[in-house]
Amino acid sequence: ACQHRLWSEIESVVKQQVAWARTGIGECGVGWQLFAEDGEMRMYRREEEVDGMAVDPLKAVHTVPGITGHEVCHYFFGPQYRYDWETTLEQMTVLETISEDTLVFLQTHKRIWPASQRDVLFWSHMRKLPNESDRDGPDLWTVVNNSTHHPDYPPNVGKCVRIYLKVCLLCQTRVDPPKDGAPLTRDNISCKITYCSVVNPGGWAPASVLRAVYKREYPKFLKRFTAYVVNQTKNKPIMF
Ligand SMILES: CCCCCc1ccc(-c2ccc(S(=O)(=O)CCO)cc2)cc1/C=C\c1ccccn1
Repeated sequence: ACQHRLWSEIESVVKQQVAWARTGIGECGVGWQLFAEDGEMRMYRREEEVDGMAVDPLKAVHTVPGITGHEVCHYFFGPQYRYDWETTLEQMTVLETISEDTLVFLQTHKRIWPASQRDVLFWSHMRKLPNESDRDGPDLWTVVNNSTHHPDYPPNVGKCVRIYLKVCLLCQTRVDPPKDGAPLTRDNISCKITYCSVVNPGGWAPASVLRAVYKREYPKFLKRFTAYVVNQTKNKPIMF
């Protein structure tokens, strides 16, 4: 897949998105506001408008015990799981399987009154990253979703308004080995998750409606998705 038409774009977008996800909220610049908090989860956004449309970048950090970064990315990337955790999903199609770690999706999301229904077409790439800060620590894992084009599915032809997004899920596993040298269990692991997204709603949607949707849906999504991964993995061997 190294010669695939998207390969160079994927390389540059993955590097850019991972660097952004690694930037602590304190160094992200001014204007970031904490808008949701739940246990270990902290969600920040910055109010930004493009052509009068709200395209507020979002950054969430969360720490979840008992799962690994590989497991989180596996369930986020896999199309076979998406209907289980993505509550606003109405229709999902894999348009292209570029490689085992790179897919092209077309998704329609449930209409959110009073805005018109949205769809989104994006490539999704999953990758293991070397742990630069701790050589013998567990690797990082990431999934990057980035809007793209497909000749058979031009935007805004049917009833849906095409949205444009860039999403990065960056996961860092933490292992606290048991004192007595006992075998590792899920009690000794946790995952630090950073979720970044920028969504351009495409056609016009009232900023107040968009901001209300994001404020309600994003915390729900991250809580539901991470609970899903905990539930799916609890009786399975740890996937590092
Ligand atoms: C007027 C409403 C406009 C917004 C509609 C909308 C746009 C985009 C998206 C969306 C959000 C996350 C992704 S992903 O992280 O790549 C995972 C794969 O599905 C892809 C799409 C959703 C939704 C609709 C609701 C909504 C908004 C946040 C969070 C959750 N739901």
